[in-house]
Amino acid sequence: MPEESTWRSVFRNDLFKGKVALVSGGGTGIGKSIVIELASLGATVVISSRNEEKCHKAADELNALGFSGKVAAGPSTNIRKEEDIQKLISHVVERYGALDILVNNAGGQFISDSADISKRGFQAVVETNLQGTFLMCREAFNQYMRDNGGSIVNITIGNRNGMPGMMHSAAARAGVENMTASLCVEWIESKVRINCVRPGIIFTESGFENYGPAGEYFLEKIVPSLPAKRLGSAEEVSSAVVWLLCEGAGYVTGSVICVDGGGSYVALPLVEIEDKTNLPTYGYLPMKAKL
Ligand SMILES: CCC/C=C/C(=O)SCCNC(=O)CCNC(=O)[C@H](O)C(C)(C)COP(=O)([O-])OP(=O)([O-])OC[C@H]1O[C@@H](n2cnc3c(N)ncnc32)[C@H](O)[C@@H]1OP(=O)([O-])[O-]
Ligand SMILES: NC(=O)C1=CN([C@@H]2O[C@H](COP(=O)(O)OP(=O)(O)OC[C@H]3O[C@@H](n4cnc5c(N)ncnc54)[C@H](OP(=O)(O)O)[C@@H]3O)[C@@H](O)[C@H]2O)C=CC1
Repeated sequence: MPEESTWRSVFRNDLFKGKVALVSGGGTGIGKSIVIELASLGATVVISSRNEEKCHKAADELNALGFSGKVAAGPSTNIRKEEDIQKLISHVVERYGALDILVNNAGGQFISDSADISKRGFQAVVETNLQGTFLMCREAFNQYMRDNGGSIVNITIGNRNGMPGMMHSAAARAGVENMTASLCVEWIESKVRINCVRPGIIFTESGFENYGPAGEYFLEKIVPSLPAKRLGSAEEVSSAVVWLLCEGAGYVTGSVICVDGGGSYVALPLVEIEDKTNLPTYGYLPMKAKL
């Protein structure tokens, strides 16, 4: 770990010595925190996203902080494009000779009422989050992990109660969690473990910039509804990711860890619902409380 930093992983500092990891969307936010933690624990880490320059900048910054060559930017990759993914995975396997760890962190969506989402808008979000994650898993397996084993973590979002206002993303991420359940069985003979981390609302500058003023609404309206009464940190997510990736989680596959301060168990007010009786009553006895 760089000496300048006051942050330390809770894990043993040679936990991933000699391992090669790929983190999609690793140049910013939660992904960057996962990259820092993996590199601080000895892994060589490749970062990829659509904006290659951003990934190079992040790699240079982290190497200058003390990781000295442990972090590298891969080629520009749009996970909506199958050929980009195939090239990225072969780049990692050819250049570093392995792909032991894959973290599918790249993803995103826009906030919208479902009635206003166009077909292309829906497709864009499903292609990014569900199809993109599937293709990354498939290529990592076919090009390396089938013969050598490995560990995969997919980052999803809170979807237990759906996500009114981000329906497309919650549906796609629920698909990722279900896909993970199938893959954990299909790939166990190859000694591949695959799990999900489902973050609640995590403060990342990059993530909140994406939403503009809606990000402020998140802070004002959602935080008071959260049992923890605060946002999560990127480090709280990366700790969970790293645990799932390590050998101590050797019997854990197909699981979903929620890092959400209990947020899965309350309804998040992403959309406002008018304060009136919204469904007509059916039944013999009137519900007095609602009359
Ligand atoms: C509570 C949980 C908190 C979670 C936090 C995070 O996840 S933080 C992470 C935050 N980070 C991120 O989310 C980053 C990654 N996210 C993204 O890159 C985008 O959200 C994307 C996945 C939609 C791709 O976008 P793209 O522009 O490359 O896609 P494209 O050019 O292929 O367009 C296809 C269709 O999509 C439509 N459309 C696009 N935007 C909007 C909009 N705002 N409004 C309405 N519609 C929109 C667009 O109009 C078009 O449909 P049309 O008009 O032809 O019928
Ligand atoms: N912050 C939060 O509260 C939560 C975040 N999440 C999820 O965690 C992950 C990280 O989010 P966060 O760090 O907050 O936000 P960021 O916006 O920083 O992270 C998203 C990353 O994904 C990359 N990305 C997006 N689309 C693509 C694509 N089509 N191909 C390749 N890379 C892509 C972006 O890079 P580039 O633009 O260069 O492609 C960026 O680095 C996302 O999947 C997000 O949805 C889940 C729950 C809550």
